[in-house]
Amino acid sequence: MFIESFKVESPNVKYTENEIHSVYNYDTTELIHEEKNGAYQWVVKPKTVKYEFKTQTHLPKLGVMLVGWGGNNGSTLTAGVIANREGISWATKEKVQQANYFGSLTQASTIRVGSYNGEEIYAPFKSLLPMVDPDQIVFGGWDISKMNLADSMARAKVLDIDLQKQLRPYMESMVPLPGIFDPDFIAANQGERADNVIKGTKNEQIQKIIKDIREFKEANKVDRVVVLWTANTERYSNVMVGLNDTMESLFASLDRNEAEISPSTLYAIACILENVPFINGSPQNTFVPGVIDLAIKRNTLIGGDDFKSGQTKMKSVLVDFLVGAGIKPTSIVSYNHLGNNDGMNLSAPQTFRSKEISKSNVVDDMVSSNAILYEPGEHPDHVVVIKYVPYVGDSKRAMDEYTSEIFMGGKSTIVLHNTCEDSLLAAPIILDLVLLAELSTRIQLKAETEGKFHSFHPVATILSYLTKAPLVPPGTPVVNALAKQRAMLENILRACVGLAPENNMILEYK
Ligand SMILES: NC(=O)c1ccc[n+]([C@@H]2O[C@H](COP(=O)([O-])OP(=O)(O)OC[C@H]3O[C@@H](n4cnc5c(N)ncnc54)[C@H](O)[C@@H]3O)[C@@H](O)[C@H]2O)c1
Ligand SMILES: O=P([O-])([O-])O[C@@H]1[C@@H](O)[C@H](O)[C@@H](O)[C@H](O)[C@@H]1O
Repeated sequence: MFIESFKVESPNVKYTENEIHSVYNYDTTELIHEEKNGAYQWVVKPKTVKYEFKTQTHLPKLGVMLVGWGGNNGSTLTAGVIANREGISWATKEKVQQANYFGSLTQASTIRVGSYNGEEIYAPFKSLLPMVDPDQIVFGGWDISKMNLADSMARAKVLDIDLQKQLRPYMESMVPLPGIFDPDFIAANQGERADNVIKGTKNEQIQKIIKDIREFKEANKVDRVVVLWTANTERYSNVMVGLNDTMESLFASLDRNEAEISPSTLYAIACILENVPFINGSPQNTFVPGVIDLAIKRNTLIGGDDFKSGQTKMKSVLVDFLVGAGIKPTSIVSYNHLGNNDGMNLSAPQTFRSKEISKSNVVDDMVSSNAILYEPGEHPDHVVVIKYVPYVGDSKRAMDEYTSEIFMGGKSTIVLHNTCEDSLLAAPIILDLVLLAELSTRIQLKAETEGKFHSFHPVATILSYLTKAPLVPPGTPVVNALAKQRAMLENILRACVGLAPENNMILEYK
């Protein structure tokens, strides 16, 4: 059964005009490694820590500024939100299609509320806590290409023509602001589209981005802005002591106009200085240590890296299933080809390397979780191949082969083939990233051992379900298994309304 919404009735939850206040007992485990009688042993102690959560329920008018707005993902997301907001339907060769938000966790998935007379009761994920209505988002952003959003949508060749025709009047007046362009960080083949760029030193470029954000906020009367990078994948920046290893060294490098500070890092610095959340949807190391240092000191949300949309999302499910079943993946080969501009940019070795890293590290936590299967330091063979084939456009063709060792020396080979418009997978994920980033800035928490309420750590691990290479605070474990990431997110939001984590025990019926 499905219910549209619910309100929790509990002595531990208080709803006021502008806030939900919850008291939550966090049950966890404390491990102690101690010596007894000359030998070390592990002591496992269940522990309960009382937390309080306070969620502001007043919803801001939200502005989303996309870096790379005119790209396939940016134009497709903008188009999709307008189509949903206006209730647009369009003719396809099969049927009349209605706009929807399929592929969005917040808009199209559900959570289990409980059981009633033996029936499972579900509600929309977005009913857990007040979230911004995506139909009300005001879009803006930057692009090194000056093409308006209607023409960008046509250039992307992602959406049906009948839909594009209906959307054109809404989008042709949307023109990206000039972007920060540095040909040293993306493929040379991107140069021809760079006709809309900000000149000046790196500090001057940062100040221009800050000015753009302020003017966008004022012109659109938005209360909050979230900035998300969906521009081209950059090569990795070199990380060096004295260049970008601390906030101070980063600022000193900017004063010297150091070439090694990338455009994406400049946008991130601008946002952090303006206390605007910044999310990196690409795989490059935008968040060099100096940027993380700055974000922590300024307590501004940063999150990333690299949308988890297709092959890698599947990998973070399949490898978790195999290892969790005691089956040993020994070889993983992920190949895909696509023909969009992202694919063209990734045809350069230095930008491909950024993507290869983010697509390869996703199995590390699952492999290291099972020492029965893997010796220390042992990993499956893991190969990532991406080829640019212009003819297929945004329709990515992915082929994966998983070979595993099974019982008594047996072998199992699983082959997957997946064809999809890459931007139709990524656009709803961008939506979730900005909505959840905005929501998390309205949540304050306090453990019983802490004196006052505080926000989540500025490095937004809460977004990890949506990224290939989750950015985590220094010293924090990286979790890639998709089910664990979703459960973490859902259970934190459940705690904010005083609900127990979904543990799937259903003891009532055992
Ligand atoms: N399924 C997916 O589509 C998917 C999944 C994961 C990650 N990504 C990443 O998302 C990003 C965007 O993907 P896409 O398919 O929209 O690519 P795209 O090439 O269509 O769009 C990127 C846009 O960014 C613009 N741009 C490049 N550098 C810029 C800069 N410095 N400032 C402002 N604009 C700039 C380009 O002109 C282009 O319009 C890529 O990095 C891609 O790797 C995409
Ligand atoms: O999300 P995913 O399918 O693992 O990875 C995708 C790659 O396979 C694709 O080649 C690239 O263009 C996309 O940006 C995305 O990163």
